[in-house]
Amino acid sequence: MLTLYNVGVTAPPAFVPISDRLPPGELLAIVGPNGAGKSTLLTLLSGYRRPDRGSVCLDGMPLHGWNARQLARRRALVAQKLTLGFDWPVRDLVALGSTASPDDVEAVLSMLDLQPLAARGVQHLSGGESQRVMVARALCQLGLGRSMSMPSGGVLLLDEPTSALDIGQQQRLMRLLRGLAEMHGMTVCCVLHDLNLAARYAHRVWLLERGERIAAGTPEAVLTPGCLARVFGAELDASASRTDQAPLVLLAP
Ligand SMILES: Nc1ncnc2c1ncn2[C@@H]1O[C@H](COP(=O)(O)OP(=O)(O)OP(=O)(O)O)[C@@H](O)[C@H]1O
Repeated sequence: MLTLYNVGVTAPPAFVPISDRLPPGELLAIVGPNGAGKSTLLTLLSGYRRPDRGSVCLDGMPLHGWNARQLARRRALVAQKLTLGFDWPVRDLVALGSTASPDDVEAVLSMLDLQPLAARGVQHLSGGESQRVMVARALCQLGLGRSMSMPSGGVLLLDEPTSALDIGQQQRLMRLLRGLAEMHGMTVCCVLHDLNLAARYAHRVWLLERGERIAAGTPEAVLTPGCLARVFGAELDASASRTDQAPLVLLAP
């Protein structure tokens, strides 16, 4: 369980204090316009940045109090870009720094459709392939594998993990993430620009604007046409709005 107690930052980029819980079993989507503070919030949730006020706790202990090795086994961050100085084979990079067995690594490669690329150098991958490698690496870091025996309560944080994926890979990844939450008791938190993916797969959504969380709740409650039109300054196709199921976000011509 990840818990935020009045977590905020004052130095640029500033973030208005926020308190909430990210419970196991849920997929949370963080959405908002460019520059709203989504990546900033994710770095706070991961512990890579320490808040100026308040604290983020994992299982009751502030993130900065955790032993680095133990923390790495309990929470993983998938950044937006893969930046590497070496042309590691995919399989080696995915396993790097983890205690995963060869069988576990193969299982994780298979989950992300990466087995055909396992021997390829990571500097010779497409954008979408690189993105899937980064997710696979995070899953290995958390101890996922063939046995799927990862202790419940692991936290997986992802910054725009679908931005380079085709629609089939988007669906497979979002189903995998939701399944990890629901079936393996993980906390999964995804920054997403695609509001339809957030609407379809997230249990809860946080909407950010100018360094502040301005709405939180189910996709139906947060992703309303009026709110999205105002926050994103976008004109939506009203004929696509639905009240009986997950909202559908379509731009007006
Ligand atoms: N190191 C920094 N120093 C000062 N301002 C920063 C710094 N990093 C980011 N910012 C600013 O803070 C704001 C929030 O940035 P952040 O990357 O968190 O936004 P975001 O919601 O993830 O945006 P995007 O959707 O474009 O990825 C932006 O206005 C950005 O320009």
